[in-house]
Amino acid sequence: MKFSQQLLEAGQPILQAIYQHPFVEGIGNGDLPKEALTFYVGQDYNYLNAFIKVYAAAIQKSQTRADMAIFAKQIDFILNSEIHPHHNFCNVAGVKYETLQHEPQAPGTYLYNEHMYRAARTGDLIDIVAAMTPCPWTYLEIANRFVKQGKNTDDNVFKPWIDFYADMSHDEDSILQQMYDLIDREAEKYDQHRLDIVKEEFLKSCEMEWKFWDQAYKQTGWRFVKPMKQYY
Ligand SMILES: Cc1ncc(CN)c(N)n1
Repeated sequence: MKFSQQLLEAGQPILQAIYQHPFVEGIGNGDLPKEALTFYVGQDYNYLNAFIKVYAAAIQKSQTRADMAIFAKQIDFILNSEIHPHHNFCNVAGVKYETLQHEPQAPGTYLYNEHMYRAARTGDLIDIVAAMTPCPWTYLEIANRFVKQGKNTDDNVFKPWIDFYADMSHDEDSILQQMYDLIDREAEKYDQHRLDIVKEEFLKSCEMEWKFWDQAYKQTGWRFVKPMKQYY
């Protein structure tokens, strides 16, 4: 079995738990508290900023223009397209997007961002891509599942969110396939022990995806620290 497929198989139990999370179920049912939506958007804005920077680090570790182009395309996608699902949540919550772009970083966001930065700082290209793949993978699976279940009806206020992420998979050379191909190509260079470490990095990101929904649903902040507003 290809290494990328081994990763997805290992991540299945976490994906199933994500499907059952009340935040995710709320997207399917078109019903979520305003506080959960605004907390999510504020944190996701911060998370996606980190994601862009880690893609930039992946470009630094790339050895071909073809690899560089994959990451450059994704940076463009986050900057210019992935604002739409944020707008959807903001519209439903009745909040202006601009007011959520400097929120103090919550602990789950800090952990996830630092996990990706660590891969960029100390890892190879495969570590970075493994830490980043659960992001598009889980969202695409969530959205496709909702489409299959017929949840993207006109009366679901989160239809634009579902359609946006489900659409990502229709591209022939979709980002996910490119990431799997890259993982499988790079995996050839390593022994089993090293690949087990990569798998752990992937699974930690899967768990942090679950945690990201959970912290927004519960609006989990720091217990003692009052973190500053973010300006980057
Ligand atoms: C935390 C998180 N994970 C995934 C995605 C989908 N790119 C996102 N926007 N935010």
